[in-house]
Amino acid sequence: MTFSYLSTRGEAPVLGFADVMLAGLARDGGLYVPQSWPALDAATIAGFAGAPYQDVAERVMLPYIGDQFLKEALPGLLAEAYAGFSHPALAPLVQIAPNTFVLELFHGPTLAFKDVAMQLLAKLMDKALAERGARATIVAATSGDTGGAAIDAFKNSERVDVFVLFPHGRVSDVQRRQMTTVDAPNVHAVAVEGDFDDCQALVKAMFNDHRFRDRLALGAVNSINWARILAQVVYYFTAAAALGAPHRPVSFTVPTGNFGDILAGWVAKKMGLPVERLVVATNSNDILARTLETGRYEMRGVAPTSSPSMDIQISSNFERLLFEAEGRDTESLRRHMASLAQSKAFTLGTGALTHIRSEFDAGRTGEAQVAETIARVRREAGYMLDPHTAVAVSVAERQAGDPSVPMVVLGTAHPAKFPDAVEAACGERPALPPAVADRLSGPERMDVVSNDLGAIQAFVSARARAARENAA
Ligand SMILES: Cc1ncc(COP(=O)(O)O)c(C=O)c1O
Ligand SMILES: N[C@@H](CCOP(=O)(O)O)C(=O)O
Repeated sequence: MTFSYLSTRGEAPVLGFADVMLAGLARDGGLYVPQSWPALDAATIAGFAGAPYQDVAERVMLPYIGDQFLKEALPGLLAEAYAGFSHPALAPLVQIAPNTFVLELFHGPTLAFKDVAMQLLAKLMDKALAERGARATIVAATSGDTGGAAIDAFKNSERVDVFVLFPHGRVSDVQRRQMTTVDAPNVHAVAVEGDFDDCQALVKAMFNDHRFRDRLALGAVNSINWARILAQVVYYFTAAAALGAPHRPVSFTVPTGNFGDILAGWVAKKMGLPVERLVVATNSNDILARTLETGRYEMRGVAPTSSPSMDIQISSNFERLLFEAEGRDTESLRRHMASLAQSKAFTLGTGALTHIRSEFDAGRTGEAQVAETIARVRREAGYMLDPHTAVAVSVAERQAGDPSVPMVVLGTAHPAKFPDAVEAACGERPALPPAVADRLSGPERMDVVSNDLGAIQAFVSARARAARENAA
């Protein structure tokens, strides 16, 4: 192991990449972060323009991977992971207004940006488990997109059982069917009587029950897993290089919920990418926008919106940013997290807030603005936005910045995942690509479980035991 990772809470073992990937959440409840931020020089970044996506991914990811067997396997795993994407560029840029671009991240099998990291993570995890002769039980929380992406990516894995917890009745029909129509014995869609934050809290509680965690060899595929973030750093480089980086700075606006995708942009900047501005775009569930305004991270309840995947309060990855903004002070981080658990809020120190404000801007968009943006962009640019991307386009339009700097909005989902909201906004119903529609036509299979840790643990234990007995 030549490159190591430490927990934001400072009380878990320091690990290498493969162990961090298999651990998911650190044993002290924190998130793993790299020991340092490897830099790429200007010539390397310039060379990314027009290069195959897989080559850029290899160059960006390798410095973070100390395990020799994974270093050697990476090029082959990248080729396998991205073979099924429907666009040759994988993550193409489309111009929708002067100097404004959508980075389309939805050309994978489940039509959301999650596929980009998840397809690769499945290959990396299977490789690391095979190397150890081990199996894992993945528990994941989803507000709609991570679940389908995880189920698709792991459905053929012989070493992994996947349990996806989603908020019952709060995901779109397409999102639900992507989780419930996959006929594979190792994947389990679990509808929880609660919201996404409940699902995420249940996942973290399962990890923090060390006996349960060890007995089932729990693994994570949410963005608490560092490997997810790392794989998402790559497309910031491909997009910026295509627009002239490193000789020209580029800004990004990111539809944000769990803070994973935008954190990946911040990592790219730490690695030397000339990122002018990173803009956090939220829907009316605006805890992050409020935090940047007031310095207080305060939970207030979640309202369902037309961008359900962003209906989130506890943005897991904000902890990684806070760790850096507070000078890697693990004690202070633990105090903030204890305050969040006890009183649903914490207040940032002045230094940390100033630091975060110097790196990020933020804005929120209401439902009417989302619909107006979808309709107007369709009319004026002939381009159909999904509601999540529309949140970000609307926020980007209101940013005052240097107009000569290109603004890239991350296009995180295909509009056909949210046909009702898109049709209501612009009068046209987006169609699913036929291959995707075919996959969703089978019978649905899911279990409804109450929002109760004991009930969920009993369910996961029983199903995982049965799967292991079958596999033996
Ligand atoms: C379509 C879509 N857009 C945006 C987001 C927000 O991304 P993040 O949670 O990484 O902030 C999500 C969920 O993660 C999503 O599914
Ligand atoms: N919006 C996400 C929520 C989970 O985010 P993750 O990036 O931490 O997996 C979803 O669609 O499930």
